[in-house]
Formats: sequence, C-alpha cells, structure tokens
Amino acid sequence: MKRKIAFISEHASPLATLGGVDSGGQNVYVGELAKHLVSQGYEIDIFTRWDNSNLPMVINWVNDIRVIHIEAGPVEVMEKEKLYEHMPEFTSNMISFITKENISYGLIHANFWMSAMVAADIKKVLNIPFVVTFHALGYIRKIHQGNNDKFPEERIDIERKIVEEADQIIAECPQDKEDLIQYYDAKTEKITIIPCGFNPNEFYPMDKMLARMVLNIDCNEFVVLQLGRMVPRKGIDNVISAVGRLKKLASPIRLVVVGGETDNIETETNPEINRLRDIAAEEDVLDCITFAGRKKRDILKYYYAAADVFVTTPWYEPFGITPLESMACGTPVIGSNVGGIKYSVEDGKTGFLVEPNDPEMLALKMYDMFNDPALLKTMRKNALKRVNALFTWSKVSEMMASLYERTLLLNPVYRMDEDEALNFIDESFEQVVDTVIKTKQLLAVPTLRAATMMANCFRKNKKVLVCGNGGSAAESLHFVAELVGRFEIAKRQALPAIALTADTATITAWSNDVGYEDVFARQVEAYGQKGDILFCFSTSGQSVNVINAMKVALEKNMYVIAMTGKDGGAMSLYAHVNLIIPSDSTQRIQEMHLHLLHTLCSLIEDKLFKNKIRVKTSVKTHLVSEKVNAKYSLSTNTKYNGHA
Ligand SMILES: O=C(CO)[C@@H](O)[C@H](O)[C@H](O)[C@H](O)COP(=O)(O)O
Ligand SMILES: [Zn+2]
Repeated sequence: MKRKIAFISEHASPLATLGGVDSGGQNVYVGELAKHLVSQGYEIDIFTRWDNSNLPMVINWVNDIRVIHIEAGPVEVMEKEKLYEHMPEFTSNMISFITKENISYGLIHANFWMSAMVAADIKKVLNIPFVVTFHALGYIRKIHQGNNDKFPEERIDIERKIVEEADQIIAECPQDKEDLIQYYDAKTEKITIIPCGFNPNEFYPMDKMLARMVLNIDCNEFVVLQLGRMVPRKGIDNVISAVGRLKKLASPIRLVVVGGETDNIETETNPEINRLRDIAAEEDVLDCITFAGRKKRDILKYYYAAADVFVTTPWYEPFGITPLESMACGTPVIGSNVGGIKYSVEDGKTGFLVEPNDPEMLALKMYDMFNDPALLKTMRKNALKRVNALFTWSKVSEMMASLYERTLLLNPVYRMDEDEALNFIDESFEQVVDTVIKTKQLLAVPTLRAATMMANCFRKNKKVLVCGNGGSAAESLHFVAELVGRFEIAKRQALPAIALTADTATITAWSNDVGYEDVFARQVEAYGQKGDILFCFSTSGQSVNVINAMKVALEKNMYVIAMTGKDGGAMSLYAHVNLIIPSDSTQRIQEMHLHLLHTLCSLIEDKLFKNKIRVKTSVKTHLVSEKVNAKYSLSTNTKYNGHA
C-alpha cells in the first residue's frame, strides 16, 4: 500500500513554476521533492492557498500528486506577509477536506512557518505527525532585515512553538541546524540535515559558446552572472561594485543580471533595479552590464552555461538553489560565506567563498578566475562532481524518505492494531518452532562434537576463551557464568572459561587507541595457549574482530568453535567445529545460540561429572560419597585423551 503524505505550502504552489517564470525556491522545492518522492512509492497531496479563481480546487498534477487549493482569505494573489490572519481558515478548510475525503495521511510535511502552524493545529485534531522545513527562520531574517521585515511580530514565538511540537525538523544545511539550536532551543535529535536539490534533466553542462550564441552574448568577454530575485538582501549592489573594480584590472568583461518583475527591463517597475542602475552609473560600469530581466525557467540553463562565473553574495541565505543550478551547468560559483552557500560551495574547489558586502575581495576572486583559465576548468570539474554526488533531487528524496519512515512510526494508523499484533506474536512463535526443528535436524552431531571437544579441553586442564559482539557478547558472559559457576550439578569443580567481552578497560582502551578489530585478538594473544579453545558467537559469521581472534588462536594451536547463523560467514573457514543455525533472522539465531549453549553446558557437565556419579552410586559397596564425587578433580582424570 502506498503511503499518503500531505504537503502544506501555503504561499508557494508548485504550479507557479509551470507558467515558466522563475518562481522562488520553495515552489521548486515542493514540486521537485513531491515528484521524486512519488518514485519512492509515496502518494502526495500538496495543499496550497487558493489564489486564482480560474483554477479548480483539486488538480491531478502528475501521477500520484494532487495540488489541492484551500480557501483562506480572498481567492486572489496576496503578499505572503499578509497571509497570517487567514491561516485559521486554511486549517479548518483543510481539516474539512481531509475528513470529507476520509484520507489517512501518514504524515504532514509543512513548508514555511505558517504551513507549520496549520500542521501543528491539525496534529491536535487528527493526530497526524508532522515534519517541517522552515525554508527561512524569522529570527535570522530579523537580524538581517531589521524593521524592513513585514512579517507579523508573532512569527518568532510561533516558530519556537513549532520547533517544540514538530516531530522532526529538516535543516537545509549545517548553519540552519546551528541556528535552530542556538536561537530556537531545538533538540539536536529532532533535526536532520537534508539539503535542497537540483534536477539534472533541467540543469546540465553544455558548450559555453553554444549557450552564448543562444543568448547573443559576446564570445570573447569574461562573463559574470548574477541571477535571482531582485531584493536588497541579495547583495546585487555588491556585485556591481566589485565589477567596477574588476573592470580596472580585466577586459573585456560583462556582468549579466537576470531577475526582476518582468522580462523586459524597460518596463521594469522594481525600485531595486533603479537603485542598481544608479550604482552602476556611479561605478562607471553601465557599458558592461546587461540587465536581462526575468527569464523563463527553461532558459536559465543557457545563462548558467554561458557564464564564466556565477556570483551570489546575499547578506544571508537559508539555502540558495541557484549555486546548485550553476554548478550543475558546470559553472563555478563565488558565493557569500553564509547559510547554505557555505555548504554547497567548497571554497577554493568549486568556486570561492567571500564575506557579503566586500566588493574588494569579490573583485580579487573574480580576477583570480579571469586570470587563470586552468583554475576555472578544474573548478568546473569539481563543481559538477560535487552537485551530482550530493544534491540531486533523487538523493534528497532518498534522505527525505528515510526521515518519513521514521516519522510514520509515530502515526497510530501506521502502527499495528491489536489483531495485527497478535498475528505478529503468533508468527514469531512459528518462526521459532521452525528454526528449532531445522536446527535439531542439522546440528545434533556438531553439538556433540563441540561438547566433547570442550570436555576434553577441561580434562587436560586447558581453558576456554569466549567472545562475540552485542547480543553475542552477552551470550559469551552467559556461557562463561554457567561454566565457571555451575549449571545443573549443584557441587562441582569450577571450569576455567574467560569471557573476552568482560574486560571493559582493555576493550575500550584498545578500541580507542588502536582499533576495535583486534580487541579480542589481543586478549587471545595474552591468555591463549596451545590446546585451549576459542569459542566464538556471531549471528553473521562476519565480525572482523572475532575473525581476527580466530586467526591468532589458530596460530597458537588452539581449537576453535564457531556458533553462527546465516551461511556461517567467513568465520566458518577458521573453525574446527561449526554450529551454524539455519536461519537468516538475527533474533532466531540468537535464540538458538542460547538454547545450544545450555545444551553444551549439560553435555559438558554430563561428560565431566555425571558419569562418575552414576558409576559410583550404582556400586553400592563402594564407599565414596557424593560429596567426594563433587570434589572430583579434573586433573586426576586421565582416561580421556585427544580431541573429538
Ligand atoms: O543482539 C543483537 C541483535 O539481536 C545485537 O546486539 C547484535 O548482537 C549486534 O548487532 C552485533 O554487533 C552483531 O554482530 P554479529 O552477530 O554479526 O557478529
Ligand atoms: Zn538481541
């Protein structure tokens, strides 16, 4: 059954990217993530505010993804800063939709703080867990925007509450995680870093000159690209000032600025453009700047590919998708040493990192690139390698799916009901029975051999060393306790066995200082002697530290018994006796190990002690009391020679 996930993205609909215009990062994030999660087996409903009365309420967007328009305030485009007061309406209409359609969502993925507010309220009513990607944090925005921030005062407090109530928080980069912890007291264990991605079918390397031909850009110029929304915090003025300085050192150069409200710069109403024009005039670079206006999304790849370097120097940037897109087209990036950019751009390798508002340094870095075509070429290679290894949407959606799976367990709907739980119990008993039957058929003879080998070893005053990891470490202790102490015979001599898992000081020191691989080998070296036995527990038969111990034991002419499972693993090659439980389940294997170690104890006691008791008590005339039998000394028993 496919798991149903609800996305909420109150102001950023994925449909906005369809018009072709370059919409904000969140629209792309929501759309691309949804598409890639579908191929991971999820069904996604994206809830967004109804802002266009020409669109129907529900749109089947692509396979297994619906976009659902929720009425909240007037059905028209509104600034996101004004949506807060309409969020209660969003919540109640979304709840009505879910209950009317009777959908059981496994979880809600909220995007942005207002969507997360909705998700937190829905959780209270419908008990659906939620994860949140903030995309931007109010506190950080406030630091940089001050009073220019038009979001309501309550934002930061609401975000704090969301941080408390969310089941999981997605940080987009390490800086985002640090901010969540430092300014919002978020618990580290609640945060998972999952970056944004890019689509390799949309952004890919192409010939620079070809791209310039398409865009009508001079093939001889050194082209610097600035692309993104035109708002002061993006620091475009800084890029223009830097180009002013570069112009004095390098020629011919061109700065192409893509972005704005319209695709025609002449009709541009954005006041930021006028401000930038003035700065360009002051810097005397109007002749080498092209303001290209806003471009359709499918054209952007030509701009990225046509540029020699992509520059983005915002004051802050929660993540920043554009550096990824540029690197995906093979163009190195000079970016601000802030937020997500310092995560996506590797300084000196895929481009450079500079402080925001430092045109001097930016100009120097641009000049380094201008001056060194070989450096540009290497950076291009590195950039392509890095983005494709870490930031494709497929990679991102895999990480997201694993976060979802953990979160889905919190949803009562996705937990077992009573019948399922009873079934589960039944089935696990049946598995145990099945494993017992198979083990009985296969392991009776090897078990007897192991018991005989151990009894012989004790008879010869030799000892048994026991090791294993995790559950098998516990079993090693358990086994040794039965041997050194007692099992079924109340009074008998102690049998020399040592659990190599018991000495925490040695184990921790050796793993800490040298390596975990030899924690047991080292102890075998210390205690093992010819004729001793190394007894190994492992469910996989693959634990390297156990294998290393076996190798040392064989070098010392010790005997080796391996109690394993699955196919016996590499350990089976180093053992004189293999007790391989015929099961692939770690739990079933461990349960059989416990049974077999008890069986071995019975057999060993029987071989070493009970025969004597039987013989002597049957001869009534013999005056040896049971007390004496119990004191039977192993060293006096010379009847048994050689190993089985
Ligand atoms: O008890 C269990 C699983 O039931 C675990 O502690 C388990 O023993 C550990 O994962 C071990 O590290 C597994 O090692 P091994 O059995 O493959 O040698
Ligand atoms: Zn276990």
